[in-house]
Amino acid sequence: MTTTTNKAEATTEPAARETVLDARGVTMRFGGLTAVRDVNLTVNSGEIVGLIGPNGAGKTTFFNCLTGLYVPTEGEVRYKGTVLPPTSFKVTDAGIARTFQNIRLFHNMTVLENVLVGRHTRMKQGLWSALLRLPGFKKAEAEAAERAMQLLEFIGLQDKAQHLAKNLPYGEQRKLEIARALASDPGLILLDEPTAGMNPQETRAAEELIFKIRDMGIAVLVIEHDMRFIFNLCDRVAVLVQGQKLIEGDSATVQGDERVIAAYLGEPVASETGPAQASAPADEEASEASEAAETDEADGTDEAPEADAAPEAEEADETEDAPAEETDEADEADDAPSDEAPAAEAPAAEGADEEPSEDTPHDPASGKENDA
Ligand SMILES: Nc1ncnc2c1ncn2[C@@H]1O[C@H](COP(=O)(O)OP(=O)(O)OP(=O)(O)O)[C@@H](O)[C@H]1O
Repeated sequence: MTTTTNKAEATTEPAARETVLDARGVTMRFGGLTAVRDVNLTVNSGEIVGLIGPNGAGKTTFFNCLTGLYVPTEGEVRYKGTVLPPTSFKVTDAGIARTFQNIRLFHNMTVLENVLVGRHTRMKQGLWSALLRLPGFKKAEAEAAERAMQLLEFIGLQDKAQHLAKNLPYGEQRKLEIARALASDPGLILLDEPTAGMNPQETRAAEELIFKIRDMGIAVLVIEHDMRFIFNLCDRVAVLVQGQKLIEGDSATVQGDERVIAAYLGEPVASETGPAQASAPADEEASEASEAAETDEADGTDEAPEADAAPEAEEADETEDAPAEETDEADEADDAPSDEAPAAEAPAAEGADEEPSEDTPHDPASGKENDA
């Protein structure tokens, strides 16, 4: 194994920890379907917390509730003690950034520009300052560029700052998404399947990167189907099954839980020193889920139910499905997932020249939307 940092080497000691994220009783219903049911979850500073579960368990929906893309039907989400506003750009402003299950970059913008988009929320210059290019704006712009370059160095893409995002290999696009999320100076970052589609080496590098992010003082909540990755990375793991939290605990506790094995794992997961990874479910349902995951990664149809569920909400969706860490209006307008749910994509794709290829958090059928 190449990991040089691990859970035990966390630089933030428990004594100094504060509750960064506190989700209480979060429930999300789409019409008659309850995708998330009464989920409680906390993330403390200095922690990496994993969220796992079969396909359709409600993980992404829960993320969307945390980041203001969905307004939970019930429950409350607090960031550092304050109830989060129900809009994604305000959530980003508050200190939560995220990446998406399917990469959502501005393909025809450079790598540097993509990171600068993420920096937007921290630039407080007014319209006139920008239009007239006043000294304050120029200074802020220079600082943003400097910070963006620092982040590109952090993820190892500094030499590709001027490359178009679409020309990056897949693994680097995922890293770029993380850099863009970090550009908003979050206190908590939510990573939705950060290693999806990565080869083992890239996955190992992603693990290293996440440890480094944690060591920078940023709490991490991560969804992933790669169980070896999760159990090696996370201080705590919560398991969602059919929208409900089945169990939460350290890796050993979760791996050994009979219910988790039955519902999801199939067999105990070998640690990274062990021989196997157990994302292969044993029971039929879990097996189907696993196959679906692979298919979804390949064809990007995993969010189709969302799209189907709320066709009337697509227009609003175009304006709201900007990645939480991006928050700029341009992103919201241009956000046109290319590899996602077809019904949702079609309207967004119209005239979308900068086209983040991402899953689109669609409007719930409930109509309780935000961020429009
Ligand atoms: N906008 C929506 N409208 C209706 N149903 C939805 C919507 N979004 C999600 N769902 C449904 O909610 C359930 C949970 O979906 P979700 O995408 O959150 O699961 P997940 O655990 O993230 O799955 P995966 O691992 O495949 O990404 C699924 O049954 C899905 O079809």
